Parts: sequence; C-alpha cells; structure tokens
Amino acid sequence: MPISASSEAPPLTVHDLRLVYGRGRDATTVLDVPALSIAAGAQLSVSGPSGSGKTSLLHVLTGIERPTTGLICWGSVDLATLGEGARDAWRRRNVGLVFQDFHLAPQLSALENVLLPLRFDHWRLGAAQRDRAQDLLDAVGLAEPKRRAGVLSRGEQQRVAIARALIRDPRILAADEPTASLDAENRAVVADLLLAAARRSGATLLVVTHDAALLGRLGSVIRIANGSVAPVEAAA
Ligand SMILES: Nc1ncnc2c1ncn2[C@@H]1O[C@H](COP(=O)(O)OP(=O)(O)OP(=O)(O)O)[C@@H](O)[C@H]1O
Repeated sequence: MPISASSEAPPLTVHDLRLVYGRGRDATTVLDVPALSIAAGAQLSVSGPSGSGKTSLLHVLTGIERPTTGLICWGSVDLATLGEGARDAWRRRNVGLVFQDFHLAPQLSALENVLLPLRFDHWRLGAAQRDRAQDLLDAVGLAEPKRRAGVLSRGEQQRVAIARALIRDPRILAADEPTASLDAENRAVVADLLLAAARRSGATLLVVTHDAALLGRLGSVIRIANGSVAPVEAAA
C-alpha cells in the first residue's frame, strides 16, 4: 500500500465565508471573505497585523475550523458542508500542517513524531514507512532521529514538524509562522525546506508569516485586515 495518495493539488474557491465567534451581542466576526481564489500549486503568504485573522483563515481553509457560513471548495470538496469526522479525514489525506508551536509529542522520538500521521491508517508501520521518515529527517538536516522531541532545540523541533507535515506527500502544505523565534540561519533553512518541498510535489503552499525574507520568496500574498481579505496579489 502506498504511503500517500498524492496527486495534483486542487484549486481553492471561497465564497461568502464568515467566521463568527460568540452569539447575540457577544458575537464577533473574525473573518468576512466575500471571495477568494487560489490556483492549484500556488505559493502564498498570509500577511496582516496581529489579531487580523491570519491563523483563523488558515484554520478554516484547512478544515481545522468550520466556518459559520460560506463555501470553501478545494476542487469539488466543500469543506463547509463536511462534518467534523469527514473534515478530519479529508485533512489527513490532503493537508500537511506546521503549527506555530509545533504540536510535537515531547516524549516521542523525532522519528516517531514524523511517523505519527501514518498511525491513523496503519497500526503497524513497515520498513518503507520508517525509511521514508528517516529520509525526510535527513532532508531537513536532523542528525539524531532517536532523540526525544522534548529535548530538541526550537530550530530542531521546527525541522521535525516540517518533516512530519511532509510524510503523507500533502497536496496542500500550510504553515503558521514557521520561522518565528528562529535565528536568521534557521529561518533561511526552514524557508528553503518549505519552498523546495512544495515545488517538488506541486503542493499548494500557504504560509502565515511576518518574516520579510520569507514573504519575499512566496509568489503571492493574501493581505488580511480586521478579518477582511483583499484579492490575492503578486508579492512585491
Ligand atoms: N476561539 C475564539 N473565540 C473568540 N475569539 C477568537 C477565538 N480565536 C481567535 N479569536 C479572535 O479572532 C481574532 C483573530 O485571531 P487570529 O489568531 O486568527 O489572528 P492572527 O492574525 O493570527 O494573530 P497573530 O498574528 O497575533 O497570531 C482575534 O481578535 C482573536 O482574539
């Protein structure tokens, strides 16, 4: 059985998306996106001030969060109509996520962390899957795959998180502030890894970032202010 069911990235079409937290007088509209289109395989940043809705946008576009109203179509799949279980299954099949705070299991080794996404489908993992995880850790430059994630530096944890996001050859690669709190050298390494991985596989790459160097390397930018998203524009 293949490790992943990778195929071309689907295009994204969003219509009348709203994400509202709370009810009645406490209701706060966090996202209001009348329309947004992303071409298959595009590499985009999501940019805007703190609290403008960048993480919320990434979460609804990748099915972590369900929008209050609207349509989020990756190809023919409208995430907004899927229940939580179906959304989780779709995300496991299609999305590699690098979270702002990594979300690694600290007691597990780096290698076991990379293998975690495969454990949803395979209770026993074979040599091919372990070799693939090892290859990814080699590619991200992590020298000691058996060390516990909890004792790794932030830069090392970030590399493990990227390797884990890639283990299923995702069609959509999404990263939230992947270079935050890294030094300049590690910021460049992480940017290289993400861009190269997306280019190699043709995945659509969505990166929330304030990092000017990384912003400049992504082809297009989604600007967001107060939950409103401007049409996608070419990066400066
Ligand atoms: N579960 C929640 N309930 C209520 N409000 C929320 C919730 N999650 C986020 N918000 C609010 O939604 C707004 C957007 O938050 P979000 O984290 O998406 O912004 P951001 O642009 O990613 O911010 P930052 O750059 O600081 O990480 C903020 O005002 C935040 O307080």
